[in-house]
Formats: sequence, structure tokens, C-alpha cells
Amino acid sequence: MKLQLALDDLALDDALKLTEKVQDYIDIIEIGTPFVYQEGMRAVKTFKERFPEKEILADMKIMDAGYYESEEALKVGADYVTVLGVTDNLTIKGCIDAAEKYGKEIVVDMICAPDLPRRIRELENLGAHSLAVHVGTDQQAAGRKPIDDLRVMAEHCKAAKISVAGGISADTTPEYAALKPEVLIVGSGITHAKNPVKAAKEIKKSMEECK
Ligand SMILES: O=C([C@H](O)CO)[C@H](O)[C@H](O)COP(=O)(O)O
Repeated sequence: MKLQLALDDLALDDALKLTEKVQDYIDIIEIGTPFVYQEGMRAVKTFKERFPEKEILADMKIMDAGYYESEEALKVGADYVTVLGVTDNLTIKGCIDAAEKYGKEIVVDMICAPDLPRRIRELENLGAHSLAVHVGTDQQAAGRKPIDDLRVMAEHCKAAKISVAGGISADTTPEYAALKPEVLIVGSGITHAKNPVKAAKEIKKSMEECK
């Protein structure tokens, strides 16, 4: 199980400093969507150069122009690019084709996707590498959590890797890790923690206890 650190609302220098501190516990560094808006592909390139031994995910949340947009991140060093599960299969196929040209992978973000079992089947048939259960920031504010959708994903997903995101913290990691997703994604649970290093260390420890 890998730990993905989502960097969403930090400036580039602060994000680099934070990542330096927690890097021992992190497997994948996510250049979050707000970070992509702020810094563009410069952030992806900078993090790949500074942390060449880590995998980098560009959280582009692509909705159209799948091949073209995913290639923007792949050509500057992204190992994973996200596309939205609610978009057209043509867009998702374009992302998959671009990723495979670079020997990399696509993560399909299932945020707001209706009928998860049906969409999981379709996306696996398309060849999606990973499917991400995701309760977004606005939904979290309304009290939603990703645990039930993770159970549905674990039951129906046969070939793709599973990631999960949505307000996960050191306190809640054990219940998510128990369902054994391939990737646990944590943003504010580390970046907004009083002590980010302690939070990252605790999260990684809980994940290792669930192996
Ligand atoms: O994808 C995300 C969100 O839509 C903002 O772009 C976050 O990176 C993801 O939800 C993880 O962050 P937390 O929910 O704060 O753990």
C-alpha cells in the first residue's frame, strides 16, 4: 500500500519544504488540482527534479482533450495523471493511450460518478490502470466520507488498482487501510496537521500494520 501526499493549497516553496520533512513516509507526491491551477506544469517538473526517487501524480482532473492534456504532464515527468470518471470514454481512452506511450499510468477519479459498479466495469474494460474513490472538499464540508464507496470499489473492482481520498487523517487511516486499497491519499490530514511529520509517520505506521 502506497501513501500519496496531496499538495493542494501551498505555495511552491512551502510545498517543497513540507515534502522534504515528510518524504521518508511518502511514496507518491500529488501536485493537487489547486496547485496545478496556481503553478501549472512547472510544479510537476520541479518536484520530479527535486524528488527523482518519488512517483509524481498530476491531479489534472481532465474532462476533455484527454491525450493532449495528459501529455502536458507526462512530458515533464508525471508518473500518473488523473482524468474524471464522469467524462466520455473517448477522453479516458485518450489519457490511457498517452500514458502508455510514456510507460506511465492514468488514475480515473470517480468523484460524483453515479452507479459505481457499472462505471467500474466500463472503465476496467477500457483498460484504466487505477480507479480513485474520492469525496471532494465541498462534499466533505457537507459531512460525506469515502468509506462506503471504497467498500463498493473493493467489491466490484477486478483488475484496476484502487486509490482512496477524501479527508483521511491519522485518526481515520486504520478503517481505510483495513480495506487494502493500493494507494491511500492524504492531503489536509498531513498538510494542515499541527505536526505534519508526526501525522505522516502515524499514517504510514497504520498502513504498515494493515499489510
Ligand atoms: O483532489 C483533491 C481535492 O479535490 C482538491 O483538489 C484533494 O487532493 C484530495 O481530496 C485529498 O485531499 P484531502 O481530502 O484534504 O485529504
